[in-house]
Amino acid sequence: PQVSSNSKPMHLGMFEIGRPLGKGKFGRVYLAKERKTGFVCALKVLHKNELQTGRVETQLRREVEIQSNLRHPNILRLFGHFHDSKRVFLIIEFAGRGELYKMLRKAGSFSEPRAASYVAQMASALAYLHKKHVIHRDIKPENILVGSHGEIKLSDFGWSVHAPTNRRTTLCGTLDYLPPEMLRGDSHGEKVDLWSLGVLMYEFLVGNAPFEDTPIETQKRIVKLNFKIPDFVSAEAKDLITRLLRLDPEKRLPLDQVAQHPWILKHCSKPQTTREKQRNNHQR
Ligand SMILES: CC(C)n1nc(-c2ccc(NC(=O)/C=C/C(=O)c3ccc(F)c(C(F)(F)F)c3)cc2)c2c(N)ncnc21
Repeated sequence: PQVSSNSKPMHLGMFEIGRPLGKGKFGRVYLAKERKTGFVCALKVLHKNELQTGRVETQLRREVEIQSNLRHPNILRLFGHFHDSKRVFLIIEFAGRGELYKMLRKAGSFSEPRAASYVAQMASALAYLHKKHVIHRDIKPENILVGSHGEIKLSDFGWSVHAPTNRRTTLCGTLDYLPPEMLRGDSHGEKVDLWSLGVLMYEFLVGNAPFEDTPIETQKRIVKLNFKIPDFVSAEAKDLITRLLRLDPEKRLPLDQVAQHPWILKHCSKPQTTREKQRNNHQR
């Protein structure tokens, strides 16, 4: 479904505004429906006086341009944006089941099959982004939403940049997911997302991040790789986490090998057809 944007400039009157979905970063988000097509989306409203307008316009144009050619089932789409005198409006794909981190807090931690399914979907989304030389750089539960079929949707590309860069993000928010090379301010590439995927997997299974501590302590623990994986985590899961949480970015398990890791295959192998089963049995 395509929001009718390319033809003429969009404006608020084109949308019927529904219930508030909550407060995103910088602004409120509403359920919305495009009147002409009935297309349901999320509408994020940003107040210009809260943004340094000059840069945002260019940033937004660039984001929409980056994202307009990102098509992946696990990547939330930013369809377009428009503005009036006081506000900027973002038209975003609606994620029917909301925020993953709220599910994680409610559940405490996820079962291994559920965590493996999410890690596999993340690996698929990140492989797609890296192929397009986009690094996300802000992988954490707060930036993952859940679609209406339970599939995860990686979001908030407002902060992604083209690889490689050493532009430091404002370290607002949690340090838990920052890889050592970003803490040191070294130049960094796509492998930063591999580190964060390891932190994410740990948090799915354990319920808290591996280096969670006071900000100072967290930084010390990250650069010393000081973390423990509880015994209730299976050996295969432990193996994958330790292959992602490596200080040397080059030693982190590449995404295609993440997708083929025994822990992922054990929980995510799509059901084999009887034909495939017969073939495998004959080969054995
Ligand atoms: C509240 C609830 C939980 N919620 N929130 C969403 C939601 C999902 C994604 C976004 N995305 C963005 O904000 C993206 C921003 C930018 O790429 C950007 C780029 C450059 C800029 F300068 C800027 C700028 F902000 F600086 F302008 C931004 C926003 C809200 C959501 C949803 N889609 N479906 C269901 N529920 C949902």
